[in-house]
Amino acid sequence: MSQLKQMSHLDNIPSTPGKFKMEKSSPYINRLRVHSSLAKLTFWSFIFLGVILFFFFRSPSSNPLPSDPSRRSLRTFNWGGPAFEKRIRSSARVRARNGISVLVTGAAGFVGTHVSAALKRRGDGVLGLDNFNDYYDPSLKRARQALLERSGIFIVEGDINDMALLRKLFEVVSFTHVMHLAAQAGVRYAMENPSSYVHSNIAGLVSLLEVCKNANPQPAIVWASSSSVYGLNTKVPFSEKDRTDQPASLYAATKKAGEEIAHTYNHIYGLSLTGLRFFTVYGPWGRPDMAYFFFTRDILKGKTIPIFEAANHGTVARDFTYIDDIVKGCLGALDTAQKSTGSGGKKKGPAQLRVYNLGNTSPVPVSDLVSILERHLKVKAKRHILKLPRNGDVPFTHANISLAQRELGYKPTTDLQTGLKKFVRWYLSYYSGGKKAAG
Ligand SMILES: O=C(O)[C@H]1O[C@H](OP(=O)(O)OP(=O)(O)OC[C@H]2O[C@@H](n3ccc(=O)[nH]c3=O)[C@H](O)[C@@H]2O)[C@H](O)[C@@H](O)[C@@H]1O
Repeated sequence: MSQLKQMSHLDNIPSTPGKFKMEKSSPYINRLRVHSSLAKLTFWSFIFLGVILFFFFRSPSSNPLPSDPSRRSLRTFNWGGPAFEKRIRSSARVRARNGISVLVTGAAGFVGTHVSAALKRRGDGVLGLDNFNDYYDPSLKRARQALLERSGIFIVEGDINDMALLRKLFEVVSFTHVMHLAAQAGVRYAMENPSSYVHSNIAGLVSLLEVCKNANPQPAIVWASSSSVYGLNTKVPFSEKDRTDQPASLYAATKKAGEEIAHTYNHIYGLSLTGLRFFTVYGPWGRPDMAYFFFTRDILKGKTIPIFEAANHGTVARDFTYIDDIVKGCLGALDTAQKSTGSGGKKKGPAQLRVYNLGNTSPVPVSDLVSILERHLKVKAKRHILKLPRNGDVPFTHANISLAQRELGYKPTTDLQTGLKKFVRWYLSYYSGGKKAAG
């Protein structure tokens, strides 16, 4: 009823003041009334407009993130303005001759931090992007961010689903490459929070590729797939030619979907795309959700650690790969990536589409990993042997890396013994209060 009244009131407002019809009462009084209601309307319109503009400029991010239950921390990010753009430009500035300018997504993550630092050391331009979610202790991500900041790398705080932000970054810097490492990682967590995998690994990947395909020039993209795409494949070692249509976890399925999505964007838009299948990456500044990391923590605390075994007391093994080797593989992929062929959303010719295994080629049983940790920590582990749960885990992984060796010059040099020694040294230094110094 009141709405109807309001609407009828609005109907009486003249579109052109001079054409307003006056009835009954004196023309002078009527004119006064008209003028005073016009003044009121103008006044309130200005107030309304002012409020809208205030909120618009206060929060330049038009972050369109849906109210998605998969998001662990519902946050909006503030970005924009001249100071923000200046920081972006300075971080992405190329200092070496023939250097590249790279947008690294997931830069506060484990692999992202190491790759960003390595690029910067070579004189490449690096801009980071990370949403600092709380899948694991965000203070570790903040410590990695502080580390990168010291070498002049700025990490923009935002989500890969925020296309307006991505477009802004490409508007300010013509990135030659994108190193896409932002993802929802972890094999077992996918049963707890499936939608977070769809949100980051599928929707996020598509938003990023949408912005990249419209960019002019289009960047070349190198991104993190996973050894888990081999799923229930039993042929060893795993070669890129083997089947990858039997994922054992939703995590693996989203990474496999990513590889198919990459094919589509390469095919339709001429984007140069390289997927890297990482094999259980470990090392300093690593991920606390991974077994080697929380085994270390729990061995030191005297807590029992669950060690999985396969059916009939079979061994569970992983092709553990040291972070420095992975970084070399990532740089090799960036350096051999050809340019995308399209521009502004239009394909101009066929573009490069690649997938590589980045592993260590020597699987180690998980029980041996624990023995190595015991030696380095000088503490005996309390082992509890359990049957491999049916929650997405696979019994073993083993990479055939000959393709990466041939085409990327990839050659891992760190064995598990040496790599874990470096990890333990970092771990003890970082968690014994030397957080800032741990390098
Ligand atoms: O290679 C990969 O693509 C994947 O490697 C790891 O996945 P995963 O190999 O399962 O690594 P961890 O969770 O650290 O497990 C390592 C080994 O320890 C075993 N494990 C794990 C947890 C546990 O409580 N006990 C245990 O024995 C697992 O079965 C596995 O064999 C990462 O977590 C994934 O994000 C990554 O994509």
